Amino acid sequence: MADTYWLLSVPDHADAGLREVLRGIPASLRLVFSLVWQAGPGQTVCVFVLESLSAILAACGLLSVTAVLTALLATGPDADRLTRALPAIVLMVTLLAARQLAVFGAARAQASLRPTVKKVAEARLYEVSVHTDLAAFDDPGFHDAMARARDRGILYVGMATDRLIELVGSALMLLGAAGAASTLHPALLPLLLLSALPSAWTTLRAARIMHDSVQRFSTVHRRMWSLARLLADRQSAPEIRAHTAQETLLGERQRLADLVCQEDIRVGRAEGRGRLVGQAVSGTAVGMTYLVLCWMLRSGVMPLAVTGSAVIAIRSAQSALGRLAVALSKLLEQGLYVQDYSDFLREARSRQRPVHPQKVADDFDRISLDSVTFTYPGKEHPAVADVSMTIIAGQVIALVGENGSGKSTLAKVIAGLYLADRGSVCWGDTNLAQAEESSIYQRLAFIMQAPTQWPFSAGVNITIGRPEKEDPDGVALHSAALRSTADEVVARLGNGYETLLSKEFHNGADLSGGEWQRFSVARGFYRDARVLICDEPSSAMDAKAEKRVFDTIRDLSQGRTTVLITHRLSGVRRTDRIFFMHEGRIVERGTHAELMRAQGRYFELYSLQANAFAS
Ligand SMILES: Nc1ncnc2c1ncn2[C@@H]1O[C@H](COP(=O)(O)OP(=O)(O)OP(=O)(O)O)[C@@H](O)[C@H]1O
Repeated sequence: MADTYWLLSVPDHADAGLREVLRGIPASLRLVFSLVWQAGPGQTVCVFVLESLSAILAACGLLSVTAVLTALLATGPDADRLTRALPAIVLMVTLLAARQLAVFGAARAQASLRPTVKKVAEARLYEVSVHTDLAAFDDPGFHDAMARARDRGILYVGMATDRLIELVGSALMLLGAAGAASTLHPALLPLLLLSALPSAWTTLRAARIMHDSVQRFSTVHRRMWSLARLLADRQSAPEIRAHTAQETLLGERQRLADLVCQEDIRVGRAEGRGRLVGQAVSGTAVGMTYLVLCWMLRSGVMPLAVTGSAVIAIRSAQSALGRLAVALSKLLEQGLYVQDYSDFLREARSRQRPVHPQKVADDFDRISLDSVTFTYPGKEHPAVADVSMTIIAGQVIALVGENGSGKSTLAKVIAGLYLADRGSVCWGDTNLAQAEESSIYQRLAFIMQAPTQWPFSAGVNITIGRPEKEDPDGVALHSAALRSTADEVVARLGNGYETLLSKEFHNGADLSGGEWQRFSVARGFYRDARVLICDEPSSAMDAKAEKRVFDTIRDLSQGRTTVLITHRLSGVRRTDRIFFMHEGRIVERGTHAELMRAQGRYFELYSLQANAFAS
């Protein structure tokens, strides 16, 4: 396999430097905070109040140590010193106990916040995705962005929540310790910084190394995940075996795993070297700090009790700064994925259609297309070019033509799923480009060429398009099943309409291609909409089922507009009008008799099929 052909899809931020990522951190923090707030305003306030309280109590605890030491180090008999120190000891213990309670409370609130944040982030992602314009789903860049946001972004949003709380908690602790230290003696503040900064620098340097590695390897990781998905996926399992593709896939995954492993070793070693240097510098700085403290003690600048408290304050500040640096470094790494998530939300929202107030009327009398052209994103040639046509309500029209001639695309344009780049599609007087989206889809039933196999029960597979429909005795459900011949499939299922149609779950049933198609047709019939589009509804069906479906389409045509796409030309003979497509254009139109008389492309294709049967 070629080494780098897939590296063409390096994510945008792969070229971003550390500074740019640092600049993006406030945006990530804002996003995480907004998710945290949405997940639970009460819990968020609780966490931050308790974290602040814990920092204040810790600072007070540090200051109370001086009082204890002063009493203990005073002159006089031991028993007297102990008695005098007792109130300060009680105060110190009370403060420490109260702090532990605050820490416990904050941890409890945080524990329930994190899963809720993940839930909210997931809901936001899927809400935005399902309302994105369909055309976005034809753009590989959009898929890439969605995969990054879904597979890693959500996970890291959850983790970044913890980091955000840690960051705030350790910053407050640091402030508290620094405040306590400077209250003890103003000279302690620079000493504290001197002793703590080297370890903070070491941690940030390690984060930078890790961040660079994550950036450079993000495409390799995505490639590995996509291969891992293929290796474990039910859909690809038969083909992997039948085409003996195991070695190719395993080999490619292994090659990437080796690259990742080598990189991880390199990063680990670089971090180790950095840590060694940092600890050496840090140790020297701490030594110098204690030397300065000794000098201050000896020269009488600082009493012994204050020096003791200062040592504890410096230790606390060091540990808070260390945790702050770790939280920040993790945020650097996790922020990258949070940005992926946030970028995707922004992009998906920008690809949603604008909201229009005008609704499609229920009683429109025709669908008219005027010079409609549609080109898929990234494609040079239009899939539908300069198409004009009118479909009168109550008619059944057929779109026919060779593979790739643009039938399915035109059907989706007629349905308003794709908006025309040029020209207009009107249902009655309403131009779909200016219509409220849901008012279009409420009046549409679309039997897809490759229908979705919903992992629900057989009944839900039929009613999913109109769950709100009142059908207490199941009359509509049974009628749709009967007309599509799905009833024959249901009769063979163990639990009838209650049978789960998914082999990936316990007690689930799997269906053949033709059986799935019967459910898809039943779904379209059950939806009972003003516009019915059937895109090759019977391509996998046996002849008997196909005949029943075509008859039903004809029977149901009263009061609705029906578009039928099929390669079985015997099924289009009885339609009201046939449109023959070639390279995105309508090149012939008329009734079956008219087109046969014209002896054009339709005649040629029809005769080919008819002769094949005759012979
Ligand atoms: N999602 C897509 N993104 C990019 N190009 C597409 C997409 N779907 C279809 N095309 C291209 O648009 C053209 C028309 O495809 P369309 O599916 O509309 O043809 P069709 O007439 O329905 O074909 P068939 O009879 O095989 O179903 C083809 O060249 C196809 O490759």
